[in-house]
Amino acid sequence: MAMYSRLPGSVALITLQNPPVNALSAAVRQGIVDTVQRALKDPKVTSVVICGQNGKFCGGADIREFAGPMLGPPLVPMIHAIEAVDKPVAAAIEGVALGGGLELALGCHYRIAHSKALLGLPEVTLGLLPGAGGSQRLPRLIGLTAALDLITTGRHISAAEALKLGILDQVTDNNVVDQAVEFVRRVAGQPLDSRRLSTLPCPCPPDVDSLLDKAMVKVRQRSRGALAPVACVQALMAAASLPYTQGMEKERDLLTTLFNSGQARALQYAFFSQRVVGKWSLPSGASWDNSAARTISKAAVIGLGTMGRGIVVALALTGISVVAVETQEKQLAEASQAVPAMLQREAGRRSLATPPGVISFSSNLQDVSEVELVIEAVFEDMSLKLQVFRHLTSVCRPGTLLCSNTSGLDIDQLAAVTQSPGLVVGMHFFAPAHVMKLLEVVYGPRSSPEAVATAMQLGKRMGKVSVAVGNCPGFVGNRMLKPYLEQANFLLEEGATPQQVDEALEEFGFPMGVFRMSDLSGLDVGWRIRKEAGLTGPGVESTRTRQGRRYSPLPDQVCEAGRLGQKTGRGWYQYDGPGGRVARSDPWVHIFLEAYRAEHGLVARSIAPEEILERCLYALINEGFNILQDAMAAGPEDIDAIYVFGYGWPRHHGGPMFHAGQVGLGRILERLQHHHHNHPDVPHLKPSTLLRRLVAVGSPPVQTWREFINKERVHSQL
Ligand SMILES: CCCCCCCCCCCCC[C@H](O)CC(=O)SCCNC(=O)CCNC(=O)[C@H](O)C(C)(C)COP(=O)(O)OP(=O)(O)OC[C@H]1O[C@@H](n2cnc3c(N)ncnc32)[C@H](O)[C@@H]1OP(=O)(O)O
Repeated sequence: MAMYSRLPGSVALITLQNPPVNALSAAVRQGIVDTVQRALKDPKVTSVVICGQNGKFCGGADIREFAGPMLGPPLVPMIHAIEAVDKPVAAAIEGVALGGGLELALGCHYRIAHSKALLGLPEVTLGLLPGAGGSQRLPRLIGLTAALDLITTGRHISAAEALKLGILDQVTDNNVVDQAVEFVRRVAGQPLDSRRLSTLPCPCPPDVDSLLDKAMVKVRQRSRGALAPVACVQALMAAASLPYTQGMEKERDLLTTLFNSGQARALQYAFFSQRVVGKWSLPSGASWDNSAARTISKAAVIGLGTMGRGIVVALALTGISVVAVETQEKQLAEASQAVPAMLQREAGRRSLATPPGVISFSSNLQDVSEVELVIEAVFEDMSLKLQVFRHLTSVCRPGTLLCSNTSGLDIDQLAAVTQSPGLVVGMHFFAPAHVMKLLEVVYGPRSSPEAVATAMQLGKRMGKVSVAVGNCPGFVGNRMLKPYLEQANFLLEEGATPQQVDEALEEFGFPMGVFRMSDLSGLDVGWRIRKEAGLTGPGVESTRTRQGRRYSPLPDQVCEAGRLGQKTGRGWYQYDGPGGRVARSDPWVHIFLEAYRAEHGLVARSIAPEEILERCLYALINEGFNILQDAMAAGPEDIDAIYVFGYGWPRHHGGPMFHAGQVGLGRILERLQHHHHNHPDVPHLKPSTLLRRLVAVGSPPVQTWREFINKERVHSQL
């Protein structure tokens, strides 16, 4: 809705009313059309101000409406009608003016914003383009170069930057509506022609073609396979070369194509998943709205390797005082040099003048006695972690939360050696911990709702997407990674090369294929885990069956050859020396694979990219269904958020579980059955019961699975 009021001095005030962000729903659009008409007809009104209720101008089109038929007045003619009004209209921008919200403001003749407001055209992140004239008006206002940057990245900008770019006419620290009212009173009666952006030419640099070509190359590189960034550049090409009306036709055509693409649905699903996971719930009934979180101001991090250092920086950036403990003197000395530099760099990147938190370094575990929360980030070794937890529980004051950054070890086993098992949770960060957005918060059977709520809230304060997951080997992300890696190795045995596997995955949209990623992370990580699990090492026979199932010793043999990935300059690829970044095909690997196949009597066959994708992705998805079935994740959104924010799953494919729905659950089931039939010794290819149940009830949409699973559980079907 929109409220109309007449202010003294002949100004009409139109207030958008649709909490929480005043999205442009059908009712709001109708309200704007009606109130603008009223202001136009009222002879006593000489100027108009449009603002939003509750300190937010407008968060854009109502994304929830995109799933249904379009009702109510369309946005494009509504904004044209505002631009055509012959009385000055100003947008008074507080909070946010995003997407359709900014497009509405661009249809106004003037824009006044509060200094804390954020502006942007983030449609590209939802698989769309600014489709209410934004792709044509913004470049006419600020020039093609700046518009390309804003529209293809979708980034939010501050009021100060918007003023500099020429989007805003005035920025204020005071009441923005008062300022806008004063502004329009001042300009009432002045000519408006030059304020109608649709009538202006688009300022372009002389090398416009090369600018647009470069922009196209850049967006294609940045998000391989994504349609929206390409369409954004095409819309801006139209703005640069065509009259406004034809540019608008192009905008509409491109938008229609995007709207009907699976990618837009995937990206909009990803937007809502990110919000759904914040509303966490545990099988015990504890949830975000019935569990109180503690506010942490003092924390400690134990272990200052790569992960520990990143965690210290992430906490300090949030304003938390951190005691950073490392018992090895050499490592401590290195960390006390490196961490302040990392902190300074990251604060600069986030435009913070000074990092808010204070860090003190220590080699003494006793120094954590006064903190409210400890994050253990020592080497991934259970006996070492148990030793640290035993020590912590005796040193820390009662009530201190004890968290582990383990990437897959048993949280309950750690909790068992403490005096308060309820205060133990996992906080699984992803490297680099101060940059990566994902945090898995792992609850054990004894973790208290308060401990989970505190870890979830702390993650949010650090700017992370926190996802609550159950305590099982590998938790959610790494548990699903296992069958994915396993299939990649089997494909090499059967005839594929690391490049072929990586290319298929990168073509799908992963920033890095599985072998390039393994080289980056270090091949010794998995090797150590396999040794601990008794799968490889001295005394283990070198067969292709271990512990009753198919096993590929390929990655172990690569490690045994001293090839540990980028850090040794050799892995599945070769690099320009230890620490090198550019992966090149290595003849050694090809000779090694041929010799391996010959030794095991395997005949290499040609493997199509479609099979590579099916084998790797469907095995991973199948494990996702097992995780849902075991209640280790509350819903498909949790798994999808983990994969998008932590594992490079292309956002325009929504996440593995959403992707399964898009491919068709029946198809996934049929292909898993086919591959399991061919490889009966690979249990990960055996279709999960949940997948079978979903197919049996007609493959309902992903948004309904959570409810379905809960019902099935009640009726003991899972
Ligand atoms: C068939 C072919 C037809 C082709 C033609 C079709 C014609 C259609 C014409 C379309 C024209 C295009 C118009 C325009 O160009 C498109 C858009 O505007 S798309 C929307 C762009 N806006 C955004 O991307 C902003 C999204 N929101 C945010 O980034 C954040 O929410 C925020 C505004 C910065 C606020 O952040 P927070 O304060 O942290 O709050 P939350 O994020 O938690 O949000 C609170 C609550 O609000 C819900 N919400 C937020 N924005 C929207 C929205 N735009 N629409 C609907 N709902 C929104 C959010 O989900 C939260 O709700 P909850 O999930 O908690 O219930």
